[in-house]
Amino acid sequence: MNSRMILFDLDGTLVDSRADLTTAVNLVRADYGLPALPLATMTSFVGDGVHKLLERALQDAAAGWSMDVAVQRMARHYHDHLLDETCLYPGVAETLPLLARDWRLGVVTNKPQAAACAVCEKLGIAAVLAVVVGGGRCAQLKPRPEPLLMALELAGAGVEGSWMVGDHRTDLGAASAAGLRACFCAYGFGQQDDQRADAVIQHFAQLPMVLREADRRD
Ligand SMILES: O=C(O)COP(=O)(O)O
Repeated sequence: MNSRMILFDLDGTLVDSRADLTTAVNLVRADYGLPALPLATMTSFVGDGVHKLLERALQDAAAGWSMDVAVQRMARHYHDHLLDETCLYPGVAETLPLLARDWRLGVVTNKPQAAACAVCEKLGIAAVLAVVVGGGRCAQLKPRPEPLLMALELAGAGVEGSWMVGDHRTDLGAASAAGLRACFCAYGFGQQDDQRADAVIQHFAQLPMVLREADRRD
């Protein structure tokens, strides 16, 4: 068994989901009688899971709103608009099967599990993934290391030589906490902040070469 693994973040790394997340959260805002927010504002709220997303996006809601109700509303609206505009980033469809020849592949996302699995399935990448760990499958979210360690364990892979590939400080922070190497995707919509990365890619198709170069350096 190949014990090395590449764990991918989903939003901003494999898929551009900004528009549909914005649509769904704006429908939640409409449920509370609030006006729509622009895509750039909404995008800046994404990355720390659905609770944080709603907390940030409903700051101007009347006091007393229930997080549980808002999460249910979000799940329904996002389900209805999951793939209106969401698509794989350029190079993802072609490059994942190439990487799957030498690596176990998995997704570790702060997106809720059901939505993450549906996106992977419907965009045709589920078959190359050994595991998907989304919000709720593991009790902790990135930047905690637990979801990454859970994915490795479920896939029978080890920390040694494995990578986390993502566009957000939470991905890099989780990689560092779990002891994985980290590749930052500069084309995504997250922020690196002060988190260090072992490699940076501007386009997904650069990943195989970047990983080979890192192997040669080791
Ligand atoms: O839904 C989120 O909060 C972010 O999801 P991600 O971890 O795939 O970027």
